[in-house]
Amino acid sequence: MNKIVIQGGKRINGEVDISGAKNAAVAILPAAILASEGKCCIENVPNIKDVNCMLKILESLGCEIERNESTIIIDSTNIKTFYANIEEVRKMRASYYLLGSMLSRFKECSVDLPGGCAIGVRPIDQHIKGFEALGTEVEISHGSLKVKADKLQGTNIFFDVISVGATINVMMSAVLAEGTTILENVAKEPHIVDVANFLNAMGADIKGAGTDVIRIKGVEKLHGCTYSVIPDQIEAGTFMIAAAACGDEVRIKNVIPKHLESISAKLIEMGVEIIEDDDSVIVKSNNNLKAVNVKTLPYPGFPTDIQQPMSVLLTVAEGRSIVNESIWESRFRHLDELEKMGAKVKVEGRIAVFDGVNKLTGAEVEASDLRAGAAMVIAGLMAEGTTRISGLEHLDRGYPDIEKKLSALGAQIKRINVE
Ligand SMILES: CC(=O)N[C@H]1[C@@H](OP(=O)(O)OP(=O)(O)OC[C@H]2O[C@@H](n3ccc(=O)[nH]c3=O)[C@H](O)[C@@H]2O)O[C@H](CO)[C@@H](O)[C@@H]1O
Ligand SMILES: C=C(OP(=O)(O)O)C(=O)O
Repeated sequence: MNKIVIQGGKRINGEVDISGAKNAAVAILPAAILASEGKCCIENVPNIKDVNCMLKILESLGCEIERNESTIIIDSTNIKTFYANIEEVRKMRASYYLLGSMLSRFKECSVDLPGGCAIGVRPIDQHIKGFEALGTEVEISHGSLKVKADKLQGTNIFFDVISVGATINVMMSAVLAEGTTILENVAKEPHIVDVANFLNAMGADIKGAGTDVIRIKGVEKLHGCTYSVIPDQIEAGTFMIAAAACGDEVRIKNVIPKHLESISAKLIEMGVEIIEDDDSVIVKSNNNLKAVNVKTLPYPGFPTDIQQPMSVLLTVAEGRSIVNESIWESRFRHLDELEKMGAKVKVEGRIAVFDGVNKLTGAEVEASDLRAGAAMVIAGLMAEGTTRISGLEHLDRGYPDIEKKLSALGAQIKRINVE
């Protein structure tokens, strides 16, 4: 088993480069299945476990893949099976995107039900509602979801809840449908726009991504293209919070500052100075953090995926802070671990109340999910003494080279193997 060991209390300074976005890359890679001719050359793909899983799944379907650092070339012309049922499918959330892309291209597929972070019930009824509205028969049996359509017919779909996954999946399944599909009450996250831009670069006709309504005119076929994944909003936010926690001045490079606005605004409210450039943000902390309230919301609101890292800052902010997690019902498992480090927190349902303490102290903690892992790392950086973090299989799903990036900023962090 591997653990991260952090000697806390060191200041971090300097510059860090943000990688491509996990949640965009894990949708764009399966979207490459839609190219019936030509190869997709996808740049700025992060080197994380979820990407490696997705590439294994695509290879198991018959895609030919070349990888050169952060560039991945996918040739989907000779896909040999529509059945995605290797264990990697069940290890990640985004394997559900294989449904939309294979349904779209082949009108048939079977995909094992996805895994992903255990942060609450994660239904996919809105994905299914969208597929059915386009004329698909959907059946769940033996842990797999099978979809089949004679033809896909464009239609109007109003989603009951705002869902990132359903928006992307149904958008993908409609790009080759006959006629026009109008999706209403859709998610507006930056990765929705990124996937739409990728599909348009492949020859799709999608308008309105990033607004509440997406219009998709079906086209006959899609082709390969070259495309670069957007920077990771959540990785960037995580480094901004680490800098606010224990940095003097940190420049976070290769970001889209617009995507970070809700995070920047909250940090400014806490007393942190944020300077925006074209493609970087500088975070300057005066180590005098004020309590704030946070409510997670769909974009452009405060991202749920940043709630756990952010809550670490609240443990030491002066006064009482309240977090309302409105997206997931059990995304507070990291708080038990923070209590071991001296945090004062009370949880009632989706609300967590923090009374700021002077300092955290290092402890033996476990990451229960991906962003809990990021939260533990930030807590370890801030804490007095040594913190040892297990559960790295979660952290590795979404943070490329996290120890290397933090070490370069001056943190004392290393990964060790313990039997
Ligand atoms: C791979 C990926 O991109 N994962 C992200 C994606 O997850 P994911 O796509 O699973 O999250 P959704 O946006 O779909 O879920 C948002 C809310 O809608 C509900 N819901 C969702 C689908 C559905 O069919 N029915 C339904 O009721 C969920 O229970 C949840 O309360 O968006 C989440 C919300 O920003 C993020 O936390 C995840 O990091
Ligand atoms: C919850 C997350 O991921 P997933 O949906 O892939 O489990 C996340 O990225 O924070």
